[in-house]
Amino acid sequence: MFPQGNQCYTYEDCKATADWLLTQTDVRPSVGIVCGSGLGGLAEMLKNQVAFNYKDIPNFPQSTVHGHAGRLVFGTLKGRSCVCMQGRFHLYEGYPIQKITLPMRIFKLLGVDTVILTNAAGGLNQDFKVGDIMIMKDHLNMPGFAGNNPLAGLNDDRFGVRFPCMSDAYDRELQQLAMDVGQELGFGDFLKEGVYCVLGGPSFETIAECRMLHKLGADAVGMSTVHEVIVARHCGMRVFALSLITNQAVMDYDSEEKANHEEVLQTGKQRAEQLEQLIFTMVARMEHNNNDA
Ligand SMILES: O=P(O)(O)O[C@H]1O[C@H](CO)[C@@H](O)[C@H]1O
Ligand SMILES: Nc1nc2[nH]cnc2c(=O)[nH]1
Repeated sequence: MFPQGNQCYTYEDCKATADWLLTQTDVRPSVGIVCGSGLGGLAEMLKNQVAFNYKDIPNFPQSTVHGHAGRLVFGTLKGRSCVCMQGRFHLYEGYPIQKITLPMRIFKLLGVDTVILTNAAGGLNQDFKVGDIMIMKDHLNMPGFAGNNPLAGLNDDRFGVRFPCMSDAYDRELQQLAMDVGQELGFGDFLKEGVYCVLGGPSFETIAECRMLHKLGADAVGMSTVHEVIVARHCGMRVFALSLITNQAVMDYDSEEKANHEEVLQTGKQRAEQLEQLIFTMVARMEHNNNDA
């Protein structure tokens, strides 16, 4: 019933995992949340928690990165049923791209209609500061340019169409809601919007690469999220995503700064409370998604 190793996951495989989870909990989530590096505290906001270690969930990959606990937490947020990934998967961990994104299809089969993703990212936009929260309005999919797209391979129409549109990937109403909520909470000074660029990692960027990405229109750079967004949109879920600017991308040969994961986690700790408050308030105000893509 559950495939081994690096095999691709079929609709039936995803359904088997979703059904297994549904037998273990009474929570029927409509919102799915993915926690970025150092942002796992989001899951602690859930009430009446039922949590599973990834190693105990059939077909689930394991988290291998510091700052990603590796737990799937079900619970309620302001009365709304949610499921939260405390830890995500990245290409550089060596997983095939279909495995990294498998949880999005499981979310869908659990009944999730809205996905909220967070990530830690390097700031390319010179107006951004460390600690800014960037609402993602679009993305640049660099691995996709080289043919590494999570939808490559046979398409199963039960999930979605062969050629899904991505010009509407990031839900505009939810972006507006985030802006409104952010202003109300007094976060206006550090709430920004912009374009996120995904790279494979795990090495951080060179100075020349940062300059190039900035020229191409990216405001922030990271190693995640976009693959999940593509799969979530393919199966008709509404998507909202936030980047926490944890470090400034180094753009200048005179700079002494060096990107490092410790700084990423440290900034996560400093801004976690506001990020959680923003998402918490948004979930409380969200309308249900009725228009599948
Ligand atoms: O995107 P998340 O998972 O937040 O993590 C980001 O932070 C790590 C680098 O410090 C990379 O994994 C990068 O993608
Ligand atoms: N690629 C990349 N990922 C990050 N995650 C957090 N900061 C960074 C960064 O500067 N570059």
